[in-house]
Amino acid sequence: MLIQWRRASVSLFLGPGGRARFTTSTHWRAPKPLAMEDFTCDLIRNFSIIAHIDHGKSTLADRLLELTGTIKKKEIGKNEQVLDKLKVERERGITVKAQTASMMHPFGGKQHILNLIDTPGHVDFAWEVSRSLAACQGALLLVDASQGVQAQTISVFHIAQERGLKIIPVLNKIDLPAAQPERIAAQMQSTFGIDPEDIIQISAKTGRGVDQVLQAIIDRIPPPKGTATGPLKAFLFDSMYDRYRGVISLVAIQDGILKKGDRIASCHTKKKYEITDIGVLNPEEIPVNGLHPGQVGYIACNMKESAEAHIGDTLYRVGAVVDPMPGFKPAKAMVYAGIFPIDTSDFPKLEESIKRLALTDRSVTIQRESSTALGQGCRLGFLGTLHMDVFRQRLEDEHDANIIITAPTVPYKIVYKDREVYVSNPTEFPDAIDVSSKVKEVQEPVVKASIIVPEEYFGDMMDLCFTHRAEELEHKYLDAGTGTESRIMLNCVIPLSEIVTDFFDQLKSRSSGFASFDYEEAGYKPSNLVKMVFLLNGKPVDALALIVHRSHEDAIGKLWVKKLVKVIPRQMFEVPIQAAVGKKIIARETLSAYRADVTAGLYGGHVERKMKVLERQKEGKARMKRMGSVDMPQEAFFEIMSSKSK
Ligand SMILES: Nc1nc2c(ncn2[C@@H]2O[C@H](COP(=O)(O)OP(=O)(O)OP(=O)(O)O)[C@@H](O)[C@H]2O)c(=O)[nH]1
Repeated sequence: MLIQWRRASVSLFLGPGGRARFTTSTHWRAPKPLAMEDFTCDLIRNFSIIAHIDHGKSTLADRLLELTGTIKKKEIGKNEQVLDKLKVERERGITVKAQTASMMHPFGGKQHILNLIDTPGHVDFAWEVSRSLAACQGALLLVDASQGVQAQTISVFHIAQERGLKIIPVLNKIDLPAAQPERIAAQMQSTFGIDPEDIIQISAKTGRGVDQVLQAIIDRIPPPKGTATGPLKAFLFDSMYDRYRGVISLVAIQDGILKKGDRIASCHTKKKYEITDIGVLNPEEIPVNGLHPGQVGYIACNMKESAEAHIGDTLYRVGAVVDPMPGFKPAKAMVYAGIFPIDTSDFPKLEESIKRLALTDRSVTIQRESSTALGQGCRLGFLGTLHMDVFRQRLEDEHDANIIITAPTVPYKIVYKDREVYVSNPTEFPDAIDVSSKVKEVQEPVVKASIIVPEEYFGDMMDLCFTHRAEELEHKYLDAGTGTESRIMLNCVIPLSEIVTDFFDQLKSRSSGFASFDYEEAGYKPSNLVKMVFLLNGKPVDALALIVHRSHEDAIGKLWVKKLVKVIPRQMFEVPIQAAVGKKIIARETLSAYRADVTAGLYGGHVERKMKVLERQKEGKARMKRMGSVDMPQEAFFEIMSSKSK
């Protein structure tokens, strides 16, 4: 694949196999700048597609791009998903990074611009959804006609409603034999108060009904508002990194006109820049002569650091005075993990790769960390475990990194008598003695979770919630009065730490894949938490420390020592492997000694000599054991950490 080097998004730098390939085509010629002044607000629609994961956003985006002639039509059924560009997105069939595309299409004899902002569906990326919606006036709410309303359908609907967007309900996959459009339409009516008459029925796969969606975008979504004569206000809603041009920002123009060479400043940082490049994404970059009110496009302005492009910032003309537009809550890391190189000498390379990758993923936080067992590494903060997994996979795929990633933890709040401290690394968590004497209270983050599941699995879901310390459980029927296949929405408050481990896998397996799940932050609650350390031959291994709830300490302690005894290589002496909380040993396994046959070379009846040699070996082992530190090899860490996440 020959790749146009000017494309800002990292994804187009991927060559076959996902390896990074930077190539400049000698045949490349800059496209002629588009005249944008003809596109007044009434000819513009800015919208997003929102849905539960897998309900068909990217497929519908492809059909819209084809229908408007933005991309060439493909064979039906061959879903390329043009906007899902990262290798990991294609492999997992999920959208991670929202992409934007401006489509030109004539309606009523006039050329219009439809700006489509694709959004991810997974709960970890809800932040991307809300920031994409900030640049829109409407949203297509897509629901799979066979699966119906799911947990994320509800959460994205509320995000869009809170932002005052016009919502166009769309039922997708009506080609499926299992589709039940009438029933699901009734469900959308009872859940969201949507009039079934307003719902457009389509198959994004075959293209059926997609033209009605296009028409509804024009008819139902209000055009953006703004004046060309007002002082420039550009809303910065996304950014990406280009190794040649630095930070590329996506902006929605509220008022004024933005042109190449203009000097702009940021309301957030007050830094000044000059626009060096300006255009729209189609979905490739097309340079334009300027961006006008209501339009959405990209700018390059010599921003060197990603952090300078503050999401939600307002850009204005140098010298003017403007009120910043309301921004929105920044992404908050919910899950932390340490990342270490398998070969400790690879740290500088790993750190560089992490920084590079973080340029394309603004929601990751990075801090250096060092561990006696694993050496130098980085502690990273992620939005959730899928986000963590995607980042790890991208590090391996795109940067060839060989890494160990520690067990995920959440940020705990330690309330001392005179201050509060957030701890996201178990090694910094106070020891049991300190907790009883100096610490007033330990609090953990909790979330409001909602699970939607067919009635037959309700009992299993309740059980799952109870074993994960859920509280305030309540439920309601979603299809009240519509007959047999009732589905239930279960709401509860659950500690975040409980859902970052195996909760999602269990939810899926115990509901045969039918349950959907979503959550939102719900603050902190006091909790009886302790630090568990693991001792090898009496010495603690820092990288293995965990924070666990008192009620789970026995089970977790036993499980982990059993795992450890399997992965640690045997030594010349016996090695106790223990799990401890404070001074109390919770669980123990013994790694038996590897016995070298020191008498192998002694033949015949030299019994005394044999005894002497064995005696000396025993003494030697005892001495080694006294002094011996048992090093846990990186491979063993790798095995235990990867078995942990399964
Ligand atoms: N039969 C049928 N399958 C569809 C239709 N639309 C999408 N699909 C399939 O549903 C699956 C998910 O579609 P995507 O477009 O990747 O879904 P998405 O909502 O973008 O997924 P995320 O980006 O991960 O949230 C793919 O296998 C599509 O081929 C449709 O109208 N009919």
